[in-house]
Amino acid sequence: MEKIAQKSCVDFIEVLASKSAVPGGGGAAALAGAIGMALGSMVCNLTTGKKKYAQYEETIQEILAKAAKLEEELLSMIDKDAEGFYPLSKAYGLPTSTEEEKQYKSETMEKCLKVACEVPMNIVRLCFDSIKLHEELVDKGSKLAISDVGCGVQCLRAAILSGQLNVIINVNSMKDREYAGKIEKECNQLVQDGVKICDEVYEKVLVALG
Ligand SMILES: Nc1nc2c(c(=O)[nH]1)N[C@@H](CN(C=O)c1ccc(C(=O)N[C@@H](CCC(=O)O)C(=O)O)cc1)CN2
Repeated sequence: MEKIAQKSCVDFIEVLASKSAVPGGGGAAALAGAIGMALGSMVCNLTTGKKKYAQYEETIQEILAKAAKLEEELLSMIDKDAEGFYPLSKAYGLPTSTEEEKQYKSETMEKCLKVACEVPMNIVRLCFDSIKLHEELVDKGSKLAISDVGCGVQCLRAAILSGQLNVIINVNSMKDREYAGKIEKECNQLVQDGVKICDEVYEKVLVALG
């Protein structure tokens, strides 16, 4: 079967807009994150080989190598999220007319909620790592492309917050509150720190643009 990530932009938007539950917000978060990191890579490529930035060449190459992995992983999250969320999307529609049906739905939902949380949690982690690379890039990347560093962090800001929303909606329905609490704690910390860095990088970009 064709991977969602292999679709053209036009086809992806069409399926995202359709009534199909997947791809959903999780897939959109993964794509936004990959776009954000790709903008960071573009800045690295525009900096590479430039005399003015020779002192940062080694660092830029390191950022570029890490960025390539993050882009690949974020793109892979589009299809992984569809696989992880599809069973939950169907579980929402299970009948609840009898006590047996209620019990079955509740147990199925609990299992599906845990699976559906894994990918958005990974999206949040990957976005955080991508944001950290932009933090370095804003000072060391080509000033000609500084606006792209800003565009990159804004895409990643949207992606990390969207990943968090998908974690929150799933953990809110979990019965296992200890499990839910652990995930929420890690997620909220990464988002708080990540968004702070995004805003600082964005401010630096605005100052540089004058
Ligand atoms: N890992 C992810 N988790 C969640 C995502 C996501 O994209 N990735 N999206 C949300 C959205 N959501 C509930 O909050 C949700 C969206 C769509 C459906 C749905 O269409 N389900 C069924 C029909 C259910 C019914 O008959 O009542 C369908 O696929 O046809 C359900 C939930 C949640 N978490």
